[in-house]
Amino acid sequence: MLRNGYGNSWSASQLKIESSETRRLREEYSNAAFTGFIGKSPEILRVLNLAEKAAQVQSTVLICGESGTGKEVIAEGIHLAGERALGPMIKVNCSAIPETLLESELFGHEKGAFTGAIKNKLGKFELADKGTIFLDEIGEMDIRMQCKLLRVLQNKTFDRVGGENSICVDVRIIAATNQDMVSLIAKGEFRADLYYRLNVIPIYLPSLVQRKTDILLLAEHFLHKYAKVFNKSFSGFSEEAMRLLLQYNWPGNVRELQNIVERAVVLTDHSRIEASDLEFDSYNRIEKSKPNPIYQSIVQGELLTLEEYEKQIITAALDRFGSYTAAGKALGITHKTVAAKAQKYGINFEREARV
Ligand SMILES: Nc1ncnc2c1ncn2[C@@H]1O[C@H](COP(=O)(O)OP(=O)(O)OP(=O)(O)O)[C@@H](O)[C@H]1O
Repeated sequence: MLRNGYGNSWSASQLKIESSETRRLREEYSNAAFTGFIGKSPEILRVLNLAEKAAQVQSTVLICGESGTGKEVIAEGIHLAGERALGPMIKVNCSAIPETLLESELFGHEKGAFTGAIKNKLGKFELADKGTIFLDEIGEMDIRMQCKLLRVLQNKTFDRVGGENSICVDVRIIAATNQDMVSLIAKGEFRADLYYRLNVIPIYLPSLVQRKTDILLLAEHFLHKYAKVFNKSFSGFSEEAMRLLLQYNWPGNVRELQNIVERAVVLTDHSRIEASDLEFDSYNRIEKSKPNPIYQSIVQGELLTLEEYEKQIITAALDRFGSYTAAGKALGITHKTVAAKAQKYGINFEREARV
């Protein structure tokens, strides 16, 4: 007879059944681990290959990439494809929890440790025992907490807030960030020693525009998904709709694409998604239509008269192109008009040498 950590006793035959059932479940999880992660571009195949390798070991993984690129999906896949799949996966968004609460959130606290600590509380690390802890937005973690996390990585133990005994847990750490960690380190906002401890297996998730070949594949995937959810039926996207999807710059990456397709599925009355059904996020449309500093100065700064803007444009074009003819060609006016405007605005330009 054997006893597990909870004091239950198992006979040898039960253990055998358990282990074959466990093996079956683990295989099932492992086979399904990355199936929801859509993409066939070489960049994504590289990510999947790396993530599958990471799942086979216990090393710490740091997943970097812009918001909405699928960092959390990859972290879940690594957990499910590995030997901890049947254990818990505990997620902590390090930026969403106020600094003062994060320590007790991660490491737990003892009753009476601080005002309001009316009973013992298990921290996320204890809850993740035999499983994985996913530390999202790690770049936002307060610098004092970084020091405490480093200690956990070094010693594999920690103390509950107000606790006296060190606690040892068996947890695999996967961290993620959408920040440029190297520049955070350069600014002194992230500890280099913690970064190196976390960055044992780095996985970089490319933005959607860096893997344009996945856009239509993802769009089709979400179309099927939401058609099923909302019990509708579609024949696909029109040519024009596909062209728009490919042209857009996707600042919100896959999350934004998912939202736009969901919105189109819900709101359209067509049996095919048309360009007019695709409502791009207005915030991003503004970002996109903010082409240059002149736009910014008009929107946010001191407004100049139209003539003053014209003077700046003519001056800049002459500086850039070096002649009335070339500047006029670029601006779509004749060289005579450029010369006249230069004279009108008193722009100092040596006509003779540079017509
Ligand atoms: N390759 C993909 N295939 C299918 N769905 C995806 C893919 N990538 C992302 N998604 C979906 O997009 C949404 C955002 O993904 P996720 O939360 O993993 O991004 P993230 O990089 O962790 O974002 P953030 O940095 O903002 O936390 C989720 O709903 C996820 O299911």
